[in-house]
Amino acid sequence: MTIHVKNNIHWVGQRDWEVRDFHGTEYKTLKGTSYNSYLIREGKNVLIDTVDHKFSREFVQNLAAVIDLASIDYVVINHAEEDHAGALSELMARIPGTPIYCTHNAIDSITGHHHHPEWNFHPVKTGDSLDIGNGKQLVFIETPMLHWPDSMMTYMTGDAVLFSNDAFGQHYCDEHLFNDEVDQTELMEQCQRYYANILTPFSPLVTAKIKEVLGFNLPVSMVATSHGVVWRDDPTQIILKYLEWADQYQEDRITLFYDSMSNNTRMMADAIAQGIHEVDPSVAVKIYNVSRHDKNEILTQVFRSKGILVGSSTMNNVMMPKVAGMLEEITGLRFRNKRAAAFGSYGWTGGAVDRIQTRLMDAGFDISFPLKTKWRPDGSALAECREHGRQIARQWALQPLAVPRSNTTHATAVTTATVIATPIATNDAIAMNNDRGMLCTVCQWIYDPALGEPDQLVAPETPWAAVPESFLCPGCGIGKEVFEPCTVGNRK
Ligand SMILES: Cc1cc2nc3c(=O)[nH]c(=O)nc-3n(C[C@H](O)[C@H](O)[C@H](O)COP(=O)(O)O)c2cc1C
Repeated sequence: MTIHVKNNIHWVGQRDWEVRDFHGTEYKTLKGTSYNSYLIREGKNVLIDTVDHKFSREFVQNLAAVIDLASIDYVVINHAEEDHAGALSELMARIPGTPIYCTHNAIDSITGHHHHPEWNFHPVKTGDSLDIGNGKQLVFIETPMLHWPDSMMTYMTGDAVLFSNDAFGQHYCDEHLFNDEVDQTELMEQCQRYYANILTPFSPLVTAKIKEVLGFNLPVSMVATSHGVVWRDDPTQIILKYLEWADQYQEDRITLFYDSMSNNTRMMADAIAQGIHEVDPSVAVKIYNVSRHDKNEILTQVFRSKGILVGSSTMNNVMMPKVAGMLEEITGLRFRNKRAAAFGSYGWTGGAVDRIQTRLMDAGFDISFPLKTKWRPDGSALAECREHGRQIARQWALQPLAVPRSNTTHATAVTTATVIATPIATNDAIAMNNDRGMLCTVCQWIYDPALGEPDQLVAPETPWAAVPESFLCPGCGIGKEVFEPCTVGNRK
């Protein structure tokens, strides 16, 4: 089956109505997804991306029904993940010598998955082009870490189609291919869910890359993604949305999530939310039990919120495990410019609330005062919870964060296994210490002035300010702009 996209471009992908889990079980694809592959038939025949590995046989059979496989001149792989390049082994078994155009990094990841180093790879860099006849060219644009080191986009001149791969996509399945043909509310919900859960950590790169691409002044008539719809009606709308979402996005919204063994912490959550609503009826407030609710929906709500309240009772001196898991996810997503506070019920010594506060601080949130209640809250404890909600509402409404975090020297405490953490008590201490280490917000590599970086010819004791602007992160190859001060100084 094929769908006509534009002129000599056809969709030859695969719909997947029934998939419900992605990246293991990390991402719930409640609306299914599609794997978009495109066949261009100009002077040269070009295949852009393939489909998920589980559809390899159907994909190659369908493709062979459309075109003599031997007449495919070039294969372009924008990204090596198995949902896009998964059918390569099946395809290349039929056309082994066909040139594969991809980034230099993709040779590593394609070979790492398919184990065919003998394939005819042609590595490309940003600005490289490939003549496909009839006066048209494919121009390649590397997009490292959006969302793998190997990622790139391909732009087709003449037709002005941007094959954007994962960027601007969404896990959404519909018999229609184009954005103007589907339910707009569903579509934008899935776009936002996709951005919040997958792209948030890379927001600084999203902004920089979009500005770079816009700087080329290329006309864009369509954005042909690798999941979900092809944007043909006002295709720049999704590009502008990405710029908005990448800019420390938030709405007038507060999200509470918690876990609870016997509903005591839940009673607190309800009362706190009532207090918030009393003071500020215009703020959107939503409550989620992490044990019962779709995790990706909660993370999307966190993405949309100006602040979050995280609750857990104490169990064996620590917080409940699902709350800990959520905090780990939130740390990885590197939200910025948001407030947070912990709450929870306990029986004797407690412990969960303090741990949550620390974890929220480590995750880069601006912390407000916590609230603890002993055992099941009675009338006066519930009144205290409502008053807590009122105070939170007042503080978060009247005292917006003055300066976006990305513009301050306020560091994020890093707790990955590869670094040795040095706790820092106050923002002032962080400011004084900000030459100690610099964290790559994309791949977590740490620049430690004490060690320098011999590979990059930066001598030990070189402060970050003196590191050349041409410095590239050895972890992901991206420049100084994605580094933030961090509270650690030693790389193992
Ligand atoms: C298995 C279990 C372990 C607990 N461990 C602790 C603990 O280490 N420290 C503490 O202060 N309370 C502890 N408690 C008491 C609970 O924190 C307390 O009952 C709380 O009110 C429960 O709130 P919830 O209904 O929101 O879960 C424990 C309770 C249970 C059932």
